[in-house]
Amino acid sequence: MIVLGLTGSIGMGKSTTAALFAEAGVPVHSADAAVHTLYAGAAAPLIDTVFPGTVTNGVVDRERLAQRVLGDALALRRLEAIVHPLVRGSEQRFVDAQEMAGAPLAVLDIPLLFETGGESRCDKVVVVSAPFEMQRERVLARPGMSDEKFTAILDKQIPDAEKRARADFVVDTSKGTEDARRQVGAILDRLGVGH
Ligand SMILES: CC(C)(COP(=O)(O)OP(=O)(O)OC[C@H]1O[C@@H](n2cnc3c(N)ncnc32)[C@H](O)[C@@H]1O)[C@@H](O)C(=O)NCCC(=O)NCCS
Ligand SMILES: Nc1ncnc2c1ncn2[C@@H]1O[C@H](COP(=O)(O)OP(=O)(O)OP(=O)(O)O)[C@@H](O)[C@H]1O
Repeated sequence: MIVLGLTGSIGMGKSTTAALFAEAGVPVHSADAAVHTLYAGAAAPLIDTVFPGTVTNGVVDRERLAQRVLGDALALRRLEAIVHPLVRGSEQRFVDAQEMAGAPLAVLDIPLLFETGGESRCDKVVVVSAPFEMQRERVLARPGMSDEKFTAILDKQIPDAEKRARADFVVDTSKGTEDARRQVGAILDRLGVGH
């Protein structure tokens, strides 16, 4: 089985591209989705202990947690030390299950793939990318997002140009969904996986 990593900086189009792989019949594991599940379950009591006041009714309040950790490098590291091993467990169970099922290809959507050395767990890596101004516009259009929060998050990420340089494949998400769908199809062809 080929394990294909999918990454890219904030707002570059990971989730959208992951959905295109899923649409083509490829099993996809999303680290972000795993975090959402964990924040309503196993991770919540741990986070409540380390960051009191960030959990309401057993569910992590992401806005409060973001206020607590973005801009405080030590706090973010402590949060990552809780969350990342749990996400890795979820990812490993997914890979094992796909292997058992005989899938020829599985996609791991990992926002911080290069930042956390995730490429060692992938055979090939796809980076999603778009021009900076488009990235900025997309991110600032989200509710609750500010220029300050965008900059704080970008500061924690490897620059887009470096990610592209380290990629096996780049998907350009600046020209619409149909164009991205065609690029995903071309990657599947290159990997020799029918779709
Ligand atoms: C800081 C939190 C609460 C903000 O939540 P919020 O819902 O506002 O944003 P969301 O999770 O959708 O993240 C938006 C984008 O920020 C970036 N980002 C998230 N966490 C990190 C991080 N630890 N370092 C760098 N960038 C990050 C990613 O590009 C992500 O796609 C949340 O991102 C979080 O809990 N992060 C720590 C867990 C983590 O590292 N997740 C990354 C994927 S495993
Ligand atoms: N190929 C595309 N064509 C047009 N718009 C796109 C394309 N890909 C993504 N977008 C738009 O860009 C925005 C961000 O996309 P998406 O949520 O997939 O990014 P992301 O990388 O998963 O973001 P984050 O890292 O913040 O979770 C969305 O509004 C989406 O509609």
